Amino acid sequence: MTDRVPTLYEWAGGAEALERLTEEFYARVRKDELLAPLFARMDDDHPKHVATFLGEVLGGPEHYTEHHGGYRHMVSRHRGRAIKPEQRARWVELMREAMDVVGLPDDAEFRSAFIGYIEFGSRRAMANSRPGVGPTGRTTIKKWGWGEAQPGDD
Ligand code: HEM
Repeated sequence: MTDRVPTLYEWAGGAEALERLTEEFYARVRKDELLAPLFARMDDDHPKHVATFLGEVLGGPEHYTEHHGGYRHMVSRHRGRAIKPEQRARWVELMREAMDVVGLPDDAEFRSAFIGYIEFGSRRAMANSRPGVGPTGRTTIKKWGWGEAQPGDD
């Protein structure tokens, strides 16, 4: 037995759970009138790559950094796309729906932490997508944790 607090990645169910999440999510994105045009040219591996990225953020293996170009590559994929506020909001809405459909843990602690990251990441993606915005100073993927409410807290 260990007293170590599990990572959000472990709590979510690991790589397999995150891949189910992104498959479900991008199936919705492809059918969504606001988002489909932005993702018209994404390739079939896109959901898997985003699952790998999210896994690294949530404390899982650093596979996106090691095998998929890391933070800078992710930022470059948003650059110049001029994501609109309503597109960002829809992205978050579809992500919440997909979490429920695939049955990610729905305890208050996990959901508040994960949604917190989704809000953060989607706002950063929108900011980095503005025309004329260049590379950021950051070079590594930001990690996300439980925040103020850890499992077992009252
Ligand atoms: C937490 C929020 C987000 C995360 C973690 C994220 C993550 C990623 C990653 C990792 C990639 C590159 C995938 C690869 O390596 O192939 C990517 C590409 C992309 N993202 Fe995001 N993203 C976020 C939010 C958004 C939002 C809000 C939008 C638009 C509403 C968006 C639009 C796109 C587009 C259009 C691409 C390129 C797709 C293509 O290859 O054609 N992202 N994102």
